[in-house]
Amino acid sequence: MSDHSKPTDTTTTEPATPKEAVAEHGETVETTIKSVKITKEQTAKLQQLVSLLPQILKEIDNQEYDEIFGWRINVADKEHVDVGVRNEILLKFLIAHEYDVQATKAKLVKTLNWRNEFQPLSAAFDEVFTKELADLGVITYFKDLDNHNLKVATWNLYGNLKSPKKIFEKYGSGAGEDDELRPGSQFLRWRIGLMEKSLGLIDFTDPHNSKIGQVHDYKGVSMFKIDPGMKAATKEIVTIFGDNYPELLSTKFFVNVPSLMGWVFTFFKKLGVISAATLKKFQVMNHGDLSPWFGKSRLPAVYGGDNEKVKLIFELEAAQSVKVSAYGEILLKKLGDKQIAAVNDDVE
Ligand code: HEM
Repeated sequence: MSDHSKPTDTTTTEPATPKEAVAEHGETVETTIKSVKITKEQTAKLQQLVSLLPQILKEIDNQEYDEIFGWRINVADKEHVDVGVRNEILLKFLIAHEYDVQATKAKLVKTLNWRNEFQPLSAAFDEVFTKELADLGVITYFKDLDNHNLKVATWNLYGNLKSPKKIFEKYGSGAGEDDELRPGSQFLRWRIGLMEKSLGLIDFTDPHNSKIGQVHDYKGVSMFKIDPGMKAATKEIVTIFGDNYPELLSTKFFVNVPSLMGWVFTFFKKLGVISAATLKKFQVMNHGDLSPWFGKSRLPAVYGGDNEKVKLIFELEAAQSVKVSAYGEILLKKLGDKQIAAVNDDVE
């Protein structure tokens, strides 16, 4: 792990030699990868990608913004770079692009630019959302669950929405014009914030906890057509996840899907923004029994469990235990200082 107590330096441009970039404390790319087994060829590709980091960082819009999922993505000799985690994150992008190094390089530039613009860490750790939005999502963390990469899961209780059309109209259409510094709708920012928070609970180097599960509970949902606002908002979210959160999903469960609403699944498939690899991770069911995956003892009865101490999934909420990473905090502070400076400029 990196030494978070050292002061940050903000210069990111000087190139490191490929050798420096791949070996720190005697570790090579190969020895740093713990989450999955990779072949010699794949290791070589990762090595190439690591050696391209100085170039990637030169190409991004803001050279001070070199963070992904709270971890500094920079060369090994920079402060706060955890080489092991950094390589695992780079590997996820590489796998998503079938080990095409140039395609991955281009994608990393895009993701770093998106993060610099969207500020997902601010959505997760600084911004406060209405109860209406907060009531739609839960993060669970079952420390002792070693199967299926489901220790961490986000639960979206979209069935709780009284009027989906309304929430997408209210929060889901267009950018947040009220606050130029925060792009995207409140719904989108809340959803991305939930995702980022959940990533704070995974360990990128742990084969059993380097991905998250996701549950969409559609209990009580009834809908005959998808209104344009909802279509636009869901398409946007699905695209953002596909582009910027690669290899992070273990399984996505769609539970309590009313039998008459199977057509919605077809609708999402036809949107054309969900990759074949992601589709394979989907489990659609017309009931809510998740005990085969999570185990009965962990779940409330509504999800097929026998944990009598818990009635609602909200009672298992683990979000409060997620803290922003040390490097994320440094970047958030910089963002806050910039915002204060911008406000001061406006006042003057
Ligand atoms: C009121 C009804 C519904 C609402 C409000 C709703 C909401 C959403 C939202 C906001 C997303 C964006 C992705 C995310 O948040 O993770 C999404 C994705 C999705 N929903 Fe629904 N949904 C509804 C009904 C359904 C039904 C009945 C199905 C049928 C299985 C369904 C299947 C899907 C699929 C397949 C995705 C794509 C997931 C992904 O790519 O990760 N939805 N939905």
